[in-house]
Amino acid sequence: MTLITDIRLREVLDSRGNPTVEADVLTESGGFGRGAAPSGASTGEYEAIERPANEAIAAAREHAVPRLVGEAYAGNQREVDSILRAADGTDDFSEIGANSAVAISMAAAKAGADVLGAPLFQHLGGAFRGENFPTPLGNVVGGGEHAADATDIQEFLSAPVGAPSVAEAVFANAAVHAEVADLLGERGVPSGKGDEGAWAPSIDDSEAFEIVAEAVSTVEDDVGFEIGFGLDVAAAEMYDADAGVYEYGDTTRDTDEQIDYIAELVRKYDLVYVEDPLDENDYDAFAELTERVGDQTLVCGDDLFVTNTERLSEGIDRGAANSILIKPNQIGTLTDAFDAIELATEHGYDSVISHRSGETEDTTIAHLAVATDAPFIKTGAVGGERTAKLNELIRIADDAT
Ligand SMILES: O=C(O)[C@@H](CO)OP(=O)(O)O
Ligand SMILES: [Mg+2]
Repeated sequence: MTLITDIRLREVLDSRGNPTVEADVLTESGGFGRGAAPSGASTGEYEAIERPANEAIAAAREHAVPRLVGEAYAGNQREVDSILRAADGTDDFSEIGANSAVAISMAAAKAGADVLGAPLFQHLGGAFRGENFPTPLGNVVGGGEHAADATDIQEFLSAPVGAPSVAEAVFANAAVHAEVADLLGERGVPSGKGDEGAWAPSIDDSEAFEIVAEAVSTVEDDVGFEIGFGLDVAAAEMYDADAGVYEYGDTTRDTDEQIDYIAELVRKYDLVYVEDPLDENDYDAFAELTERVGDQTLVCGDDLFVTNTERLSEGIDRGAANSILIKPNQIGTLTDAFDAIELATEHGYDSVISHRSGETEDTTIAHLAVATDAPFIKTGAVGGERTAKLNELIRIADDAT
């Protein structure tokens, strides 16, 4: 029933206005699935390769589509994804592009779900899936590679860990985002938004900490449940490997100073989540920080692990981080993303499912987070391509209960 009978690939717009790959998968019994690849700006050095959309589409049409159509079953995700890997023939999807691979992989999953008449989270997670829903991490202030002339730290995140429901958590993040705007207004600080919809004011990190801490605590009082504070430092983007220092607008920190600085931030702001606080090549520094603060906060590897089981294994062996960011397009297929989540879970690492800064209205990651019982999902606070996932989470929770 789920035999793939056609795959159509096209260029569509992403949220930055760039072309990205969209795939439609059709099956013998009329099943249909559509997936679109997201795109990163602060990409990790070890990510699978995104090719320009037109080249990725041409290469996938030549190498992957003929091996899938009439041959593979959309209901068998491992088969589809292993054919994608074989068709590509490289370790990093540099032939067909991780953007073509992930779009086809997600579209096949949706076509498989469609044939079964099941929602995607049910198809991916199965009957024994847990009953939890992820806490959304909402980007409310940001800079780094996502906005010019804004904070050095890439993302200041609202984390409504005490929310009684997904919907209340989603609305709490939007309320923190709105409260930040009020506080910026009171201070007379004008602000546009960065790529993910977070406010991107021209202020230094210490002022951003003050404002977000105040916004979180105001909204916490309003809603009556706990809202934590988190960060994506995206430290690899500020690390100067030759000089061995992290470059902030107003200062530099060597690795020991960076570890002390982050540990102090965790203490001072009671941070519940710290992503990429150190360079993507420095497992040792990650291990040292995890040793110091890992019992108080999630130390999450994004550029460090790039959703890659080999890099995660290395981190597990060395005690680097205690959680992993999962971005299907970093590795190329849903199967690879699932394998990374499974390995993480086996070793007590929490998985945080994530969007990219360049996004589309695709909602696969909302289903992936529910299917895998992930404790967190990072997918922005406001903005159409972000609310697509957040609203889908609300719908899933509504349908599932
Ligand atoms: O660093 C990150 O975690 C992501 C998403 O927030 O950014 P980008 O997609 O630009 O890599
Ligand atoms: Mg990151």
